Amino acid sequence: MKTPVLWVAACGLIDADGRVLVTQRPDGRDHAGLWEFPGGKIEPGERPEETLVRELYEELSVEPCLDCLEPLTFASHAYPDFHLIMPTYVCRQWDGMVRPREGQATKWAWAEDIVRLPLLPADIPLARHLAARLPKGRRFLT
Ligand SMILES: Nc1nc2c([nH]c(=O)n2[C@H]2C[C@H](O)[C@@H](COP(=O)(O)OP(=O)(O)OP(=O)(O)O)O2)c(=O)[nH]1
Repeated sequence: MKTPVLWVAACGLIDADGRVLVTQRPDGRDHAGLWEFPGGKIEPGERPEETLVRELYEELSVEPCLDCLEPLTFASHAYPDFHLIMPTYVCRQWDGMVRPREGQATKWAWAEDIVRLPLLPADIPLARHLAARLPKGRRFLT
């Protein structure tokens, strides 16, 4: 039997210092304890950008405008039960303050740090890709 394909959208929110927001999957969900980028499943009829506007508000209370979502790359990863395709964006402008609404831990991570976190397997190449876009060594300047 073929493995189903799961479409998910994810986003690296990048702050003014050049750090990216990562969130930790809470207890009770698959991959609990691992870190990921905010986002979620693309619902039928939804564009990935619309998914992100919906999910970022539901998860974190922030509202990116559609035009602020810049496509970065995508993940294509075989999990045991499904194949994940995950268009991934970056966003540097949004309305509201990050307030986690689902009990998840969050962290603003420097480029050097995101690649060292225990990430969801599909996110490991994404983190490298994203880190290449962030300023290096900034944490040593402050
Ligand atoms: N949101 C998100 N999901 C990811 C990432 N990397 C990765 O492998 N996934 C996987 C984990 C899940 O199996 C799936 C997305 O599920 P989800 O649980 O975040 O989606 P959702 O918010 O729509 O979930 P649900 O509660 O409605 O089931 O994609 C990532 O960086 N962000």
